[in-house]
Amino acid sequence: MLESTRPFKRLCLIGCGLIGGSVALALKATGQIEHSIGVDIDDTILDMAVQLGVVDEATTDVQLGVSQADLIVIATPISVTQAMIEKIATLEDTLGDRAIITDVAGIKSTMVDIADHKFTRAAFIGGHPMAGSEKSGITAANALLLENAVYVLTPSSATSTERLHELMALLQATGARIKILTPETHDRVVAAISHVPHIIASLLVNQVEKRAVSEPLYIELAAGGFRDITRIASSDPKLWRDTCLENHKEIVPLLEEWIENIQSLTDMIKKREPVSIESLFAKSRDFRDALPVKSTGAIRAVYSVMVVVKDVPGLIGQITTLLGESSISIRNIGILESREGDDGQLLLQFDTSDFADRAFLMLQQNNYHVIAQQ
Ligand SMILES: NC(=O)C1=CN([C@@H]2O[C@H](COP(=O)(O)OP(=O)(O)OC[C@H]3O[C@@H](n4cnc5c(N)ncnc54)[C@H](O)[C@@H]3O)[C@@H](O)[C@H]2O)C=CC1
Ligand SMILES: O=C(O)C(=O)Cc1ccc(O)cc1
Repeated sequence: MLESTRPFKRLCLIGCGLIGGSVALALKATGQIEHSIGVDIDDTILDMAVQLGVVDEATTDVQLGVSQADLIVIATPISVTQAMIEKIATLEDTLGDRAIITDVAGIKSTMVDIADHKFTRAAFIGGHPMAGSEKSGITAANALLLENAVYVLTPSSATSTERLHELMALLQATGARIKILTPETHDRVVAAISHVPHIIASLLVNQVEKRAVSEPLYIELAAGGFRDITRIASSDPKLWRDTCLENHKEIVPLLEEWIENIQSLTDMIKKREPVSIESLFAKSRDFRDALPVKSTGAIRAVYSVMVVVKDVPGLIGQITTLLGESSISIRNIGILESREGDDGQLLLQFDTSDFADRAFLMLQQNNYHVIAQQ
């Protein structure tokens, strides 16, 4: 763990949404930022950012925002980020001395390429906090989002070790786990473990949607497990449009491999080859079972606890109050259908295993019938 080496007097956050807001809140909580200014195209969002304490002041004017900034975090949509880097390069003389500019985009090669050789006094270091959710916007920002999350930094050959260490120290203080990668390695790996899974999840949902139009039974049976495994298909469509377009070089070969794999499995099924089919599933089970369980990766894990309840509406308030009093944050609450008079089930979902474990114990101690779930 690196010691913080310098105070960042002035943070400029450009793009006050889910990720930008979460990064600003987390940095503020470390006490290393003296003042922050938010920049966004939307005045309503800027008002909210100030009200929620994400930034101290706000403006729609990029030039004003970056003036004298020591740290600039660009957290705009992917399609805007490149132009924003170029714009800031034209304003380099107005930034604070030794300013660091970083972005949070899920694609790194194109961002780092655009920044290459554009800065002299200031330094651009690409970044990608691998912590997000299917939600977006400032209201979903969360000071704890970076805690334990892998945070990739992609310095270029032009990045000095000193600046890199300064940014690493700042981010590590938020609880993020820094991983240094080349932009190319980052884009290659996230294509397989994040981008293609998003595409496949969306295709799975669309396949069911097509059938559900004429047969609502699909909707009824898609609740629960199908809904859980396709959670990421609820993400912002524009984010995933941009991701597909920007990282096409890595995504297209993986999808082509996917088509071959699907064809090969289809053939095995058509030809009724039990040994090959079983061996395919055994191989994926063995690798999947060996993946680390509780550490965070690119796709957020969800930790669930199920509570058996009688009078569902009355109990939701009691349970949320009980957990809230112990600062246990609930991400989602779902009521699993129950017939009148029968016991119902309340599904509580948490962002961390610690919240889920504490909720489990607390509810048990208060005589609720709790069923733990992964
Ligand atoms: N959503 C996620 O889970 C993750 C997203 N990211 C990256 O974070 C970035 C932002 O994504 P989110 O926070 O999810 O989006 P978001 O939609 O929550 O926030 C984006 C913000 O940028 C603002 N904006 C748009 N155009 C702008 C412009 N020209 N100038 C200033 N502000 C502008 C929007 O008004 C909005 O407030 C993307 O680059 C994405 O790749 C990284 C990790 C996870
Ligand atoms: O919802 C999830 O778990 C995600 O996968 C969120 C996510 C979205 C975009 C990224 O660049 C990184 C993470």
